[in-house]
Amino acid sequence: MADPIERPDHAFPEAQREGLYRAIFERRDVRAQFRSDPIPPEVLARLLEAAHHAPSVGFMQPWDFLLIDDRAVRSRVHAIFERENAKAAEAHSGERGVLYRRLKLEGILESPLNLCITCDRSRGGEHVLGRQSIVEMDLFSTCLAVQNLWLAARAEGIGVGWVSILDQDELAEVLGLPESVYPLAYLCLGYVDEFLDRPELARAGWRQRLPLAERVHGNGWGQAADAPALFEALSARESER
Ligand SMILES: Cc1cc2c(cc1C)N(C[C@H](O)[C@H](O)[C@H](O)COP(=O)(O)O)c1[nH]c(=O)[nH]c(=O)c1N2
Repeated sequence: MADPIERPDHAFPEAQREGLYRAIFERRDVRAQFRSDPIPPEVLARLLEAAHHAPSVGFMQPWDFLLIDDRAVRSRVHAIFERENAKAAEAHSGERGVLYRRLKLEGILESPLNLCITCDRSRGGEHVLGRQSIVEMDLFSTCLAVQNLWLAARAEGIGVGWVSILDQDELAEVLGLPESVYPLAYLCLGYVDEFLDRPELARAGWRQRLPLAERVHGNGWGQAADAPALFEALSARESER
């Protein structure tokens, strides 16, 4: 095997790399502590542009961005959340049920802006390059747009919360979506008082981050990977966090 490259030609300078990883590790799902300050148009433009530069199957770019600041529309979406969340809560009994009901799982009315990122399943026609065998590739592409926006927002000091406790048909109706358009991500955006150092669900004792080394396999599911140096590096990184 060739020696590892010390400084790859096209790597970003260290400070820029650090910035990117910082956005990745310090991004949080935000549901509370939104400030009411509006997001300036030029900042929102940067976030949308970041989303629009996501990779997409066959360069399909199946997304659209619905900016929802109208109180009446948001109240209707919030009512959908309340109904769906009451149903979801019933799935958990005992202590788990008590904990579930304590969790804050949306910021629809408190955040200054709601944004629905949709996926037009018909964009690009019937034969989108790379989507012939796996038709869900348009949905996966749109998720990448969401993640781009989420990371860019963190770098801008803007919190984003994804609300999925919603009936998608009712949501599509409230937003007047055409038949082929799927409401993929309903997001709450705004400046925040703080970004938590750990996921809210971890802090609340709902679920913890899984040890990464246990999730790395060899040449087949459940097979040990013959990569001692990788595992050493993983455990060194894990103990740093
Ligand atoms: C597709 C999808 C859907 C949802 C979420 C995320 C994603 C990716 N998350 C946020 C989720 O709970 C959170 O990402 C994890 O708990 C990890 O926390 P951080 O995002 O690292 O803060 C989320 N959170 C919430 O409070 N209500 C929700 O309905 C949802 N729905």
